[in-house]
Amino acid sequence: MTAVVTRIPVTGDRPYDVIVGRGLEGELPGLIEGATRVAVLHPPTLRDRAEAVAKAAGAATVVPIEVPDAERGKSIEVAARCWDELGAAGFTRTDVVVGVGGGATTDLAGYVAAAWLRGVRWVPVATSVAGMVDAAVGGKTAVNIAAGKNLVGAFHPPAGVLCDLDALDTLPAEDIAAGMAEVVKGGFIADPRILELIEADPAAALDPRSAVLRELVERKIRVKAQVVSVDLKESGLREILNYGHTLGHAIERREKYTWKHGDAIAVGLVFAAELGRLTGRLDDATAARHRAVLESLGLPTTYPQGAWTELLPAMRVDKKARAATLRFVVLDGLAQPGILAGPDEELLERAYAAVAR
Ligand SMILES: NC(=O)c1ccc[n+]([C@@H]2O[C@H](COP(=O)([O-])OP(=O)(O)OC[C@H]3O[C@@H](n4cnc5c(N)ncnc54)[C@H](O)[C@@H]3O)[C@@H](O)[C@H]2O)c1
Ligand SMILES: O=C(O)C(=O)C[C@@H](O)[C@H](O)[C@H](O)COP(=O)(O)O
Ligand SMILES: [Zn+2]
Repeated sequence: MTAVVTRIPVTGDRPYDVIVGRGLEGELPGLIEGATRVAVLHPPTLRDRAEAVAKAAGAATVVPIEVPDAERGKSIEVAARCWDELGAAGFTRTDVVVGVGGGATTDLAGYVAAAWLRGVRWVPVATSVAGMVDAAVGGKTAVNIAAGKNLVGAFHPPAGVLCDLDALDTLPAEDIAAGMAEVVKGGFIADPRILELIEADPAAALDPRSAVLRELVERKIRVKAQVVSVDLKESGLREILNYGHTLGHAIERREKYTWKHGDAIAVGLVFAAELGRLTGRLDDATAARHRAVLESLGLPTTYPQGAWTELLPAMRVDKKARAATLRFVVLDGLAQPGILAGPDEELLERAYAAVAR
């Protein structure tokens, strides 16, 4: 039986496909066509897979670059080391950067490619749920700095995205769950069928070999692809993809990036739902549904009460803020995202009570 390959198009000035399937190595040569050198960035956890990817690429010269795992790799120092390695290899504008790993590694690889010679081609080979359904799609690339999460980066669309579901066989269960937070986000902002599928069978949603997980992955990719196709640079619509992220990023920073991104976003989603509810925009049942769906996947929905005074200032570096005005994505109903601009601090603290423990 022929394995099914799904191609989800991202349109706009620099169109590409997000390719979902199993055993996708054969897709790589087409994506790196014309390159003499291919740099393969990967964390230690994905060394074997990166070697297989490098071999399948078939480039004359492969430059393997091992980077620190997870958020430790998303730093300007690590990016600078990668640029040194590209320089030593004589990397030119026809060469390609490939990032093999989860969202942290592909965010780094994309940023390395975006800045090298002011922009060379790159291909994310996403190996985590969060990477496949979100990070590798849409061209947002970044590193973290002391002031906050993803504060230095670029919009730099890839040449194509590979989502080989076989990779998920080795992904730890807690990372599958964390990635599902971004899938749940997609359910609330645009595709409620996602929520129904998870509610019907949360165990199947977390099983990397299930048809349910594949459908969830593809549905969430379609949500993101449709948004970034019309608003690559987040001048409006793309902000909806940041649902739950204003508080989520503040938690990640406060935890010094030891929390998984998706875990922090799960708490942020419950907070954002409560903001919608308290402002009379979202009904009680839909707000409560956030906590129920996330908890059915084993995701956290609470954070310490005493952290609030640190989280509020941390939220001020959110990229959606304008001057002193904080802006939050909230829901006016299921799949009806909108913006709440300039809520007062008392309202924010009341919403935080919904997640405080
Ligand atoms: N650019 C964007 O639009 C965007 C969107 C969503 C998330 N992100 C970013 O992505 C990151 C979160 O993504 P993530 O959860 O994939 O994080 P991650 O890259 O840190 O991966 C999580 C862990 O899973 C491991 N891993 C990944 N794939 C594996 C596999 N197949 N087998 C075994 N282990 C594997 C990694 O080594 C790591 O330890 C955050 O930095 C977040 O800011 C970016
Ligand atoms: O693609 C987007 O746009 C998103 O907001 C997706 C988020 O899931 C992702 O975590 C993104 O990196 C956050 O972007 P930021 O601009 O808030 O750093
Ligand atoms: Zn995210």
